Amino acid sequence: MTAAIGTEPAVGAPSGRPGLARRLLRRPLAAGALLYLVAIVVLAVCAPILAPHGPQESDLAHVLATPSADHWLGTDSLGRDITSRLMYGARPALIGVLVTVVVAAAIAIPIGLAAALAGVADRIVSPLVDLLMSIPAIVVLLMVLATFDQSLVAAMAALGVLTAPGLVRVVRAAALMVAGEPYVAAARVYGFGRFAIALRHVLPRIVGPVLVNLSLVAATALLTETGLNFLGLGVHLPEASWGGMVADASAVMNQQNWMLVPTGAVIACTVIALVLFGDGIRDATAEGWARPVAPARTKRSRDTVKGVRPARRGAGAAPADRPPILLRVDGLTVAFPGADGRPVPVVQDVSFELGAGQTLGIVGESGCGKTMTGRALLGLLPEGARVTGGSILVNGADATAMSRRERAGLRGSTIAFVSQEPMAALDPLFTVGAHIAEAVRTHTGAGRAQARERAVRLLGRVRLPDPDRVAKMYPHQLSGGMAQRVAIALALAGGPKLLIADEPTTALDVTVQAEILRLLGTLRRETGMAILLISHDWGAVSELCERTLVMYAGQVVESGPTATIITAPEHPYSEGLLAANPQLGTPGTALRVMPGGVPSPGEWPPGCHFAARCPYVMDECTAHPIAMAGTAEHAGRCLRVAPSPKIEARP
Ligand SMILES: Nc1ncnc2c1ncn2[C@@H]1O[C@H](COP(=O)(O)OP(=O)(O)OP(=O)(O)O)[C@@H](O)[C@H]1O
Repeated sequence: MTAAIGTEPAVGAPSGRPGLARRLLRRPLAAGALLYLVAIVVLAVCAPILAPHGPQESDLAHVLATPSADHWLGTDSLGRDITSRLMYGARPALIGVLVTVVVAAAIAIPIGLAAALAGVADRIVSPLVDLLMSIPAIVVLLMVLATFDQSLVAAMAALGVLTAPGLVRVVRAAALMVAGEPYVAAARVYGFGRFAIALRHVLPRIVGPVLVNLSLVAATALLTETGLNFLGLGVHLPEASWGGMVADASAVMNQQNWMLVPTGAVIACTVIALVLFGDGIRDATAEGWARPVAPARTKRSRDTVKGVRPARRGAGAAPADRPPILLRVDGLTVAFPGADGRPVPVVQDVSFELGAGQTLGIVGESGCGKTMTGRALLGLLPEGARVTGGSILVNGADATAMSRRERAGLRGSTIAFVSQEPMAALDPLFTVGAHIAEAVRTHTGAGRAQARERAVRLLGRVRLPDPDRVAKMYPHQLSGGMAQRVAIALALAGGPKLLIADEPTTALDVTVQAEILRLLGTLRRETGMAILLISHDWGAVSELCERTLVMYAGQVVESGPTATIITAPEHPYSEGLLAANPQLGTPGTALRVMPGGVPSPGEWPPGCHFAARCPYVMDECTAHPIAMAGTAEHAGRCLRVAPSPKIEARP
């Protein structure tokens, strides 16, 4: 490993994983099955060249002969060479299998994916699948043969339609599992459409189960084709077919039973080879997904960052002439349905503004609503959650009133997102370069080569040394810090105006945390994008953000310049949070711990949400909701901020 980012070593060498073919060929059974199937295909295709005799050529001097130098597998009741007829008979068998598999896959894969990734389709697809699966296949096949002049292709296509419902279920179940993977959710954050996500991120991951089932469909198709020809349906006599040869052999079993051996063996071996090949593909693809264990997480940043530095003016200070407003959030309320079905707010009446190029931090304990606020801005709330009040104006347009498509159009190109789990957000099947190039193409419509070039430039921009080499690495080969830089490069692909970074340094060790924060500051200066940093870490917020919102139990309780809040907090919660911060403590002095915990949504008191933990509480605080008070520059949700009699701290 030659690349190193600061002090962080990368996990693996960029050698890449062995390809699917190599992984498959390492499995003896699968390799043998593949070799056998290839041999059957070659013999069928090249039968006119390789067959020692014509398929209808009779040697009446040697009927029902056992193997000899002239007839390697003997002859049938008309003296026709069994070897040659097996080669020619493989042709309709393989065509039948191919038709069935292609039809089944063409129907099942898109429908199964749609059912898994779009809920509406699922409601239609599931009952339809149940209905189709209850239709007796043999009756349908006989009807098709009767209707289409015993066309084997039509019958096998009908078999494909009849087997598709079972495959739809497999595709749907496999896709549902993959759809829950963080990198699929992340792909939506980066602004990819459903079709692109299904094709690029879901389909490659379900190839294993799909191929296993297609191999079973192929085996079923082969047996069905053989069965139809055994009954004299399908291939017209005297054309060679494996089923017809079994019928011939069974008719003369009393005179000579050898004839059944080569034909039966070829059919049985082909079915077994199809199944073993499918199993091999499944195992080889599963091996391809396996990732080495991720590097152990280091201690959380809040325990280790030393010192809280006020944000550098250049890093986020508002210039005297205010920049245009990029984001205006007004009275934002987000709720989940409660047990009785009524909405329970988890974010309540959140308001703030963010100008182009400005930086804003949101701090608060776990469960205060920081992430839900960020997700509401992205338009990616979890299932069930809804914006029940307020507005989110992005460049003056109300995002809450936009269609789903318009909202998706904002993601990646106007608002980008970086999470605390960059590794989980990267699809393990793609190289870093392919990931970023895909995002570049989605947002800019650039051609492949251009997108690839820009991906490498973006990797350089996030200060990854040797970006060309990093572009060829897979996610599992990245260290935590490298993965976060890659995630930032990915977020920059659409040239966003606002980057929402949700705890971007939480999973990193202390030196890497500082590097990532510095990088975000540098990128802000270079690109002019605004940054909204969600964090529990005063160190990170003070490093990067000019202004800060302190959230408690779903509400903003204080907003103002970061340096002012840190040195002179107005809200008792900000005061308690800062006093409990190890970075601000004096060595040898016990930290002040705030008693109690954040009340759960649904248990918020009617008055001040912090009242139960507040050292200054008085009766008035619990009587009615408390509004924000103060100035536009610095405000708090506390009666101590509003004009009121001075309240002393409780002893
Ligand atoms: N899927 C969900 N269903 C119901 N409630 C939820 C769901 N997800 C989150 N919540 C609730 O929403 C509230 C706000 O959660 P949120 O994740 O925004 O908090 P947070 O301040 O970001 O905390 P953390 O720092 O732990 O991420 C919490 O009380 C949480 O229990």
